[in-house]
Amino acid sequence: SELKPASDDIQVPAPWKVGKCIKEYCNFANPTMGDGLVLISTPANVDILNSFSPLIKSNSQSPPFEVREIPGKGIGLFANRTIQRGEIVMQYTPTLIVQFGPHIDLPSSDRESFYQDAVTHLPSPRRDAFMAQFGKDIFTKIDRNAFRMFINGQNPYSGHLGAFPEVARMNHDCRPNLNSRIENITHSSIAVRTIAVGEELTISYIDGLLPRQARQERLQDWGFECTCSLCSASAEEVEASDKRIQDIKDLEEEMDKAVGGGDLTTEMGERLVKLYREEGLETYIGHAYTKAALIYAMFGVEEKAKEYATLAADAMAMELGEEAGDVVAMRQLAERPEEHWAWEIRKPRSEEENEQVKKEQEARESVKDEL
Ligand SMILES: C[S@@+](CC[C@H](N)C(=O)[O-])C[C@H]1O[C@@H](n2cnc3c(N)ncnc32)[C@H](O)[C@@H]1O
Repeated sequence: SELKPASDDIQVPAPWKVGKCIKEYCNFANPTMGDGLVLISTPANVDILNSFSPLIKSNSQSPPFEVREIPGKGIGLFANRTIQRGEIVMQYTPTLIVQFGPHIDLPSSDRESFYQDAVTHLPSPRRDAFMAQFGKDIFTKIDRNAFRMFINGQNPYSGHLGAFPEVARMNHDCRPNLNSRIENITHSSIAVRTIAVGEELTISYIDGLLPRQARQERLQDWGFECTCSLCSASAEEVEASDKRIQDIKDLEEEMDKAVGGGDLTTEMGERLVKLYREEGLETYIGHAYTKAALIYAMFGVEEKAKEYATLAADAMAMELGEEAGDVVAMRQLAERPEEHWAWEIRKPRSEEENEQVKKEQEARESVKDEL
């Protein structure tokens, strides 16, 4: 396979332009979409991107952060004012999008010249921003900085990597202060807790609900040893954190079993929320609030079910957006608990009801005896 000009049957609507192609993939450039971007993909995905416009615009004016050098970590972003929980700290459209296929499958020499053609089609400020990313060549710049995104639901052919050069300046932290989400192709970073002036803005590159050793192994794939405050804490602190993570896993397993008919208590939900808080897992706490809300609903404890459902919806909306199914379900539980599937399914019965259930049981047994 070799790089070649696009054949005449590849047509895209203006202002899209087609660059070079290789196999079924081409470079498609659009200087007016977002801040200007290039898509390295198949023509069908150009149509999907077109259906997304107008896009949420990048908010590059007076951001609440500044860029600084950090010894041993390259550059990073730091808050230049207090940032409130739930605030959208930055929002950007991608500069380059590449389908998983060409990034993974093409021979490296063809791939690099294909990528070089792609960046020549970017408006020069975007090209400069892209090239300023860490990494020795274009492949590495994409590999070490881009975000996975699906531009057509979870359809496998829609799996792409999106390069957001401004977002890529953020370092990883195992207990980050920002959550990120991609809607259509716009990337948003949202504060999951209050961030003080001077604090570094961080996201997590991996699943943080893992013990230190497992997190370090995952980050090796990213090519670095993590020096975040949790990973470089004292041995005792790391041990306490690992134990809490194990406790969370054990408790969640116990709760899942108990929901199926075992010993479920509202205290389990409270304990789970407490563990997430103590471990600083703000980015995931929506899941703990959801479990607590459901248990309270099952026992028919209205006030607590509503309170935790609201906390769950607020937390998960930061991660998934207001329209996400889990968020909608928790808003409904908070508003009309009695309509929720979980409502009172585990409510303790009154003496009278217990008496009734016992009588029915005895009646069934006597029928069995007669048979
Ligand atoms: C997406 S970039 C982040 C910005 C980067 N600091 C820069 O100068 O462009 C990822 C790279 O930053 C560094 N990095 C990010 N998080 C780190 C962490 N927690 N500990 C050590 N290095 C980190 C690693 O070199 C990693 O490969």
